[in-house]
Amino acid sequence: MSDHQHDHDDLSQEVQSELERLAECLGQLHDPASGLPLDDLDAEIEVGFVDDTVYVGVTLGYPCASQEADWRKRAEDSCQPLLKAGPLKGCALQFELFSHIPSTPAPGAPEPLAGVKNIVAVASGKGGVGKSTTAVNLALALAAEGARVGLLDADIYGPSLPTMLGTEGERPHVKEQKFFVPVMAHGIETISLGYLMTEDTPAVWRGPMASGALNQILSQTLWGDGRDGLDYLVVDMPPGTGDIQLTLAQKTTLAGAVIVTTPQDLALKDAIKGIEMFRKVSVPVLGIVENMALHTCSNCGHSESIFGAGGGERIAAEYDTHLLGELPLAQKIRADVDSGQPSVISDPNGEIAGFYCEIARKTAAQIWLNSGMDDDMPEIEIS
Ligand SMILES: Nc1ncnc2c1ncn2[C@@H]1O[C@H](COP(=O)(O)OP(=O)(O)OP(=O)(O)O)[C@@H](O)[C@H]1O
Repeated sequence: MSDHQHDHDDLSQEVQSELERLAECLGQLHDPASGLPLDDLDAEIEVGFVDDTVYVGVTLGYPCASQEADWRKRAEDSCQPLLKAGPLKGCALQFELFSHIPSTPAPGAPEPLAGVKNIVAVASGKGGVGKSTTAVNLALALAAEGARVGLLDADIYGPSLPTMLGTEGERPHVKEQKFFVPVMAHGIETISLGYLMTEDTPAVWRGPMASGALNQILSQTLWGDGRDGLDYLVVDMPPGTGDIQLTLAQKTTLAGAVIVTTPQDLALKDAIKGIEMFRKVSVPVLGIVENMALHTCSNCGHSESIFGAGGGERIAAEYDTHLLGELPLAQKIRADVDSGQPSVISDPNGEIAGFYCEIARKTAAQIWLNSGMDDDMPEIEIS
């Protein structure tokens, strides 16, 4: 072996071990959506080196398109000392963020819906707390972060999605005389009983009979048709914790539930009932969204907790779940859904859209964490 070749081998080994140190630094980066370092997550860190450029790819298990610049900055900061001295001195860094969204494993559970990786229920213990508004914006925020998303309006008492999405009067196409093809709205696939009801639909249809229609919709909708399926199907549940809700939670293989509440005492007590209902049927509670938490005066900008503060956080801690986010009581949130242009669409870079996107990332990160729990299980081979 010539001296020159020997030097070269030494250098590449040095580079190799420096790249390993760099990967270790990256592993300590904090993932804001789960609150954990990458090392504690099922994240993938890839490091490559070509022509004095270090290539770094980080793959997370939830959609996070809006966060790429933030991750790049933090990755650069953490790698900087290794690019300033030593064998990688002067090298450039190229960073890319990817997401690979896993399906919820459901051992022993009924068959998940065809074409759907994860089903997320948005529920509330009582009516009128903003469950539908949250479900619509959450679905759109997941899509804005890069996921393929569907939204099912299961609120049989008052399907409000067509109004909130601006799809009133639309009818889903029927394929092969059997399957409903979802109605597209702002880039997501949607199905609502509202699409099947007319002004003449009798009131009785909206109660027990609607629940039969819902079962049919659940089993006969072609989600993700013609593409690669859906990453998430968000289900706007009927309000309350009665039999219909329980059956729905048991019938569908849920990745988890998001509980929407307001800070009023009564709503919080109802939120606890919601948490307990899902736990009873072994559905993970992904967290709580506290809606109408703060009121910001449109004149002076002063913020006040008119319904009391900190309730969502208290319940989250007490019931060992997460506070996914708090939303202000804002006239804009109401006006946007009333006009069929939810805030995530009407003002995608605004503060309110930012709140919903953060809630979406945290919700999806919890689903990812839960799916990783299966890693500890022994692999069972059935032959
Ligand atoms: N953060 C908010 N700020 C202001 N208005 C809101 C907010 N969230 C929801 N609203 C408004 O409150 C009303 C009730 O909201 P929504 O229909 O989403 O509640 P819900 O819990 O789904 O009700 P239901 O039980 O009737 O299905 C709507 O008019 C909506 O626009």
